[in-house]
Amino acid sequence: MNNFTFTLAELGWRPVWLQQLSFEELEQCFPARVSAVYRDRIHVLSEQGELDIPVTGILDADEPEQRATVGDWLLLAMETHRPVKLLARQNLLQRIAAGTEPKAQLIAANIDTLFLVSSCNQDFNLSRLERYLSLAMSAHIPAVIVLTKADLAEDAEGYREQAQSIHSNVPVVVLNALDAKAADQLGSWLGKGQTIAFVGSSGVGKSTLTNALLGTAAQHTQDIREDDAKGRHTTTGRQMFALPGGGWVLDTPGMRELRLGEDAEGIAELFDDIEQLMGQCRFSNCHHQGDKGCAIEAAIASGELDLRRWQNYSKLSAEAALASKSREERKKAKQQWGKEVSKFARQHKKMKDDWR
Ligand SMILES: Nc1nc2c(ncn2[C@@H]2O[C@H](COP(=O)(O)OP(=O)(O)OP(=O)(O)O)[C@@H](O)[C@H]2O)c(=O)[nH]1
Ligand SMILES: [Zn+2]
Repeated sequence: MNNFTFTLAELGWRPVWLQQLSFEELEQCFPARVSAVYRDRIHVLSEQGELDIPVTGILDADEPEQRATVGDWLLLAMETHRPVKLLARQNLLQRIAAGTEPKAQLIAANIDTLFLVSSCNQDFNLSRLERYLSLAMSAHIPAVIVLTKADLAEDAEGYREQAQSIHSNVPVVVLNALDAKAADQLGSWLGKGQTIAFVGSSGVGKSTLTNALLGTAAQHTQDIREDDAKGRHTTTGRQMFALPGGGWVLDTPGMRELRLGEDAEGIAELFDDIEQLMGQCRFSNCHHQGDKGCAIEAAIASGELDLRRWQNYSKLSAEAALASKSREERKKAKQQWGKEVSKFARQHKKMKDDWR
């Protein structure tokens, strides 16, 4: 592969990261941005060029959150290129992978704009867009709603208005992803050093849009491959691609499998009007189901609160409560297991001591 060098500004370096470095670190190390993560190595871009680094040392941390993911900033030792520090992230997308022992899987870090993609057809669903938006808010990532397939819709404006009703401050862009002008419509979020990512259901046009943004740079994406155990080429890595205008798009397999809306923080922010209304119910333990003096039911009856929105809020918060409960249970189970292990170790030591 070609060995490109990048300036820190091109890579999206910001003062928040500079503030995390000591004088010694500034002298003896250099920052590098993680552009791809493979099973046993990561790929980074830096002022010193592109480097492949084995996943050992700090990169092999026990806690998944301490490991590097695409978009992360690492500090590497000038001489040895050994990773010294993972810089605190601006934001992080992760998901809890199912399995016998569920654990966090990092998807991408340090995203400047998350494009929430839906299309102007039967995929369009306000409740799903609200899910995406609450996810972005929970992760502290600025979001933009993108509605594709405007060319196929009779009333694309109508879709725009509906999407805009979700939140007045979230930009909505309606476009045809197959049109060469699509990239221009997203131009203001793609400037030098800006990092973006797409989420949305299958078939809404994420790949089409990514290709439209990459333009002729698309070939570059074919370069990043690794040999799997049997020597075949696979493209399973988590990757960051350079856009012709100086921005970066993060495209990782996990991006497409994001489980949404399990974080209460974003839900509270997106539906803060509903949470305020709930505070006005006469009884603090109101079930909002025929209870006397229920502010929610009154607001629905008067048309002030949309029934669909209330139902979606209830569903998302119930899911978030369930997710946090199972997280707590997992944590407890892990602590219990830790206790068993140390008890066993103590008994084992005692046995050994007794034998001496
Ligand atoms: N007419 C029209 N077709 C589009 C538009 N955007 C996407 N398509 C078509 O829709 C189909 C699906 O688009 P993709 O880009 O593969 O969708 P995706 O979101 O990447 O789907 P996954 O890879 O399954 O997540 C393709 O045949 C595209 O050509 C659009 O704005 N207008
Ligand atoms: Zn109530």
